[in-house]
Amino acid sequence: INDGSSLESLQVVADPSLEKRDLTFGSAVEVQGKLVKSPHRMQNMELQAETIRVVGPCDIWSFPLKMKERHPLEYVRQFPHLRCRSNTLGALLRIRSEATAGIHSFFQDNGYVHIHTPIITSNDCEGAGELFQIGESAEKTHFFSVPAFLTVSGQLHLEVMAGAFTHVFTFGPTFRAENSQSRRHLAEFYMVEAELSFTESLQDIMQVMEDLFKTVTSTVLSKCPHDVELFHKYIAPAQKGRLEQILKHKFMIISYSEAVEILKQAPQTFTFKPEWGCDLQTEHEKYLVKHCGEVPVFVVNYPYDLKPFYMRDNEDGPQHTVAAVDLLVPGVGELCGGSLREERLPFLKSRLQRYLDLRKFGSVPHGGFGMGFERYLQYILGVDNIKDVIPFPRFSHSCLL
Ligand SMILES: NC(=O)C[C@H](N)C(=O)O
Repeated sequence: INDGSSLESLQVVADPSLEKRDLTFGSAVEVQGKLVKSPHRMQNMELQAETIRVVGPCDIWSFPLKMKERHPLEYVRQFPHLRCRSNTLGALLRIRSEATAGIHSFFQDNGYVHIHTPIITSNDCEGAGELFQIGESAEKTHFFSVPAFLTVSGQLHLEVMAGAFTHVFTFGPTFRAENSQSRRHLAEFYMVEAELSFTESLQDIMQVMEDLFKTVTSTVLSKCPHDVELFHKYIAPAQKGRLEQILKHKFMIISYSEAVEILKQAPQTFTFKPEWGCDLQTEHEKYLVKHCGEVPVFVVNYPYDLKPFYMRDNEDGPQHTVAAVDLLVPGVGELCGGSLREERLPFLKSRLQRYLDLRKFGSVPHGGFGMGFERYLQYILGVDNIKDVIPFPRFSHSCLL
């Protein structure tokens, strides 16, 4: 029997007289008996049954999970209502739960205030036009009197709060209508976001990203060793022992301009030719991570024209950049994105009125970042498809259950 608390099952030993006809694999049972030391090498304890009750029988002929079988992730994905009972998803969801607690502890222990940023909003923080509008009928639009959307980022609300509480964070669902079938995107994903007042250097933001990653990963490794081992044994053998190494070393930092030079000198050709001013594509990110030795790498100072309005102008030239940073990791690409925010009023004229107000009323230098939680899990566990690290994946043309 297994109650979902760990990968291990508890062996029940029963007299044949207790056997029930409907006691099949997958059934819900209640067993009473004595917990005794097991004579078998593979287990510590076993339960000597005195009574067995089949609470909910399971029709094994139509039950899609088979006993002692390692089902491929693509196979169990077809059963969003049952896959949490498979070993892999079970392990994943326990790790996800520990990682969630680890993220909250990391920030709370470091003096951050947790803010519930809204899910319904009237802003498009990233300005990328990937919003899901809610109440698309005219009648529903009147509900808020303005067009309303599912949030793409809690950043702007966090910036408001950073003006009152200095260090703040949020960790909730975010939504992007990216019509992509990629293995790195979901329409609904969880994002950890932090905002730090009185910070004037990107270095401070990167330090928090790195500390967050390392602290949470150490927690997961120590709290869920068997669950993590399952991934590193069966799903991503190359990942075995790598995380421990990564935790010991400082993450690398390169500038966007250096990244473009590295790409230009690459012995391979890319579908998108690397040029200064172009966004880094997945193939570029992959090459950069490989070039750096398959470790996490920060890329800093991106072209001004590529990034959203809120990023701080580096006032450099002729290659004009902003104080932005992306953290790239092997197998996943961009894990975190952040920046110093533009706190100078004249630079923001003609932008959002309330954003301008924040600069008029006691503005301070500040910055922040966001980390995609599913991409984090994908990276540490070596899971190829992001749909396999969230309980109920939502993506274009799919909203099962
Ligand atoms: N809070 C952040 O800096 C994350 C950023 N708004 C993004 O969505 O990429």
